[in-house]
Amino acid sequence: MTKNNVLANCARFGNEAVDGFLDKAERAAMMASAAEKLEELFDVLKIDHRNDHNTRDTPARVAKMFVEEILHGRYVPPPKITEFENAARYDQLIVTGPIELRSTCAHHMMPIYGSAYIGVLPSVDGKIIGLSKYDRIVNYFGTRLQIQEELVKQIEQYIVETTNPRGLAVRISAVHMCKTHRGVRASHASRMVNSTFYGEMATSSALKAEFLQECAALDRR
Ligand SMILES: Nc1nc2c(ncn2[C@@H]2O[C@H](COP(=O)(O)OP(=O)(O)OP(=O)(O)O)[C@@H](O)[C@H]2O)c(=O)[nH]1
Repeated sequence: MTKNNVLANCARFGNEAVDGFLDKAERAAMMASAAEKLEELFDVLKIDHRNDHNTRDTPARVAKMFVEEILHGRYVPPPKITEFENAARYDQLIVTGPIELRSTCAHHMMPIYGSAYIGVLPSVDGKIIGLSKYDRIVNYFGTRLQIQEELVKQIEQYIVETTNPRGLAVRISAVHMCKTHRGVRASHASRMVNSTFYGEMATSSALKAEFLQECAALDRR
C-alpha cells in the first residue's frame, strides 16, 4: 500500500482501529511519513535536530513510538482469545486486577496511568477465557488516544462480543498527566475512577456491590 493509501485507510475516530489494519510494511511507511512531519514540527519549534546531539534522531524515534507503541492498538488486530469449556458450569463472579493501565489522553497526548479491574459473570453453557487475555485486552485498547469514559466501554464491548458473558464490569482508576503535569497542575494523587456494567452486572445491585468490594480488596494488596 502506498503512503497516500495508508492515510486514506484511517478510521474517522482517533480511538478506533483503522479499516483492515496495517501490516509491517504499511506501518514502516507511516513511520517514515510521520518522521518527516516531526522534523518539520521541530523546525517550527526551533529545535535544531540536525546539529543537536541529543535530538538528532528524535523525530524518527518519536514516529516509531507513536506507530508501534502509543497508537499501536489502532493499527493491529485485537489479541487472540483462548477459550476453554466451562466444564464445571461455573456461574459465580470472577474478578481480576489490578491490571496495569498505560494509555494516552486524546486532548493533550499526555500519559494516562493506573489500574483496571474486570469482573465477569460467565455463562454456564458458554466459554471461559484465559486470565492473561484480560490484561492483553486492556493493553490493546490503552494503546490509542483515549478518554477514560470510552476506554471502559471499548474494553467492555470487546469482551462481550467475544465471550458473551451473563454479566461484565470494567473499572478503571487512573492519573491523567494532562492534569498533573500542566494546566491546573493537580496533585499526583488525583485520579479519575469510572466503571461500566453490562447484563446481570448492570441490573443486580448485590453483584455490583460484590464487584466493587473485590476491587477495593485487590487495591489494598
Ligand atoms: N471527561 C474527561 N475529561 C478528560 C479526560 N482526559 C482529559 N480530560 C479533560 O479534557 C479537557 C480538555 O479540554 P480543554 O479545556 O480544551 O483543554 P485546556 O484548555 O488545555 O484545559 P486545561 O487542561 O484545563 O488547561 C480538560 O479539562 C482535561 O482535563 C478524560 O478521560 N475524561
